[in-house]
Amino acid sequence: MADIIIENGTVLTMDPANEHTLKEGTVVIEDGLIKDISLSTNERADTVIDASGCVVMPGLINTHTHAGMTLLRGYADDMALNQWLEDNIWPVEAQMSDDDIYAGTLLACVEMIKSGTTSFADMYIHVEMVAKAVERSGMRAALSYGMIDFGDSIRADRELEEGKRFVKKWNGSADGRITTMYGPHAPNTCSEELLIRVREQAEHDNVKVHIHVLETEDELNQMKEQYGMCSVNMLDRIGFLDNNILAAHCIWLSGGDIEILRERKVNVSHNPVSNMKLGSGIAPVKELIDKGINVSLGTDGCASNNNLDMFEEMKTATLMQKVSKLDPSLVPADTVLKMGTSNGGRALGIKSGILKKGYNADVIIVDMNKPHLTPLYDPISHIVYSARGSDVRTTIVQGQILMDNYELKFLDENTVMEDARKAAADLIERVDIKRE
Ligand SMILES: C[C@H]1O[C@@H](n2cnc3c(O)ncnc32)[C@H](O)[C@@H]1O
Ligand SMILES: [Zn+2]
Repeated sequence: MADIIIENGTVLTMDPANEHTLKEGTVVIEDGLIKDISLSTNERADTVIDASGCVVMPGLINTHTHAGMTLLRGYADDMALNQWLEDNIWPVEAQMSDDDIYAGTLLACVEMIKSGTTSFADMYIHVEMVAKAVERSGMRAALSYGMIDFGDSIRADRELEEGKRFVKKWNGSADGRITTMYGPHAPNTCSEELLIRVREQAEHDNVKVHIHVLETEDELNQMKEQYGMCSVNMLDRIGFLDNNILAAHCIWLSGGDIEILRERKVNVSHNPVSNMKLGSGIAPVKELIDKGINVSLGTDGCASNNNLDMFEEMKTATLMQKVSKLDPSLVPADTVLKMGTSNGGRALGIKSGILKKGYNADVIIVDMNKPHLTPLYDPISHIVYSARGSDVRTTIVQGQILMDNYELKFLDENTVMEDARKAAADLIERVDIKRE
């Protein structure tokens, strides 16, 4: 007896080895995994979901965010990264408590579950509380503690210890839903020594590394001044780059940098909305994809986006490339859908993002019976160009239904919102008192 059967839906498997679209397909789920994908089944299950008129697809995978930053949604807009971080975000983060991070991360999980994201890669502070919130939410996540030393060796020791403690305690926890990574913040906020130690430690612990790379022209200039070379060259010189690296943003890349990322098989997380909002620039996504580099998608945090809707991210990713080169054929819908699903699974080293026997049962059901999704010629076109996160009807992670027919099963959305509102108000009051 299976746990869940989803029947009568249009199934987008995203499996490169198989047909991408199965009309009126059936997905069988057992013990947290996909047991079968077919046109019909003789299996019986405890729960049978009729997905008529819906698209059944892998849950979306957000490969770069800072979930706790939901508390800072709308707090500081319309400025560039450095001013945004240094004058606005970091002073508030310095006042954040464990409870704030828990409330903010839980709010992020509610937002993600409701908009069809089943896994995310996070880099943040008070990271134990991030893990506790993820554990409670039922989501899957690759979590890292964001380390910064600004060249201070005592601070570097402390930061690395914190990162190590977190990896040791949480890797593989929550029935395997939580994996961990090391999270050195960026090449211009971490010393070369810290980056080298992180790389060695990550290899020792067999975990991946999540880092911001060449997000701004300021970073490029700073690195050239400090090291006489750009971030990618510096990271390559110290032997940092390989296929266990998840590099977020990667906007200010030269042709040579792209070649290095290809050679080293680095995974790139593209964050188009945040990149536009902070005025950081346009990443060379077409060039990266043409080189065969694994490019996935991330929202970045809620203070630079200002939401966690991966449907919006997919649409923005393709539109941004088209307009930047005045070529509408660039990064077509099926490519961007892979970026939001299977490429994300590959980047995080998890068997998610594809509906295939033996893969994690991380599945979403998107309701196509909506005016803005009518008529329906091509489900992939609608998922990328017309659908929104709010069209997701059902979200399943590791075979557990987290949202059924638009209703969250394990979290009370109103309580989560109220807790977040209160945490945000108290936090900003503390910040204001400190500033006076
Ligand atoms: C983990 C730290 O990273 C900070 N952060 C959030 N968004 C960005 C971004 O786009 N670039 C660089 N750093 C970012 C976050 O506030 C934490 O301090
Ligand atoms: Zn970021």
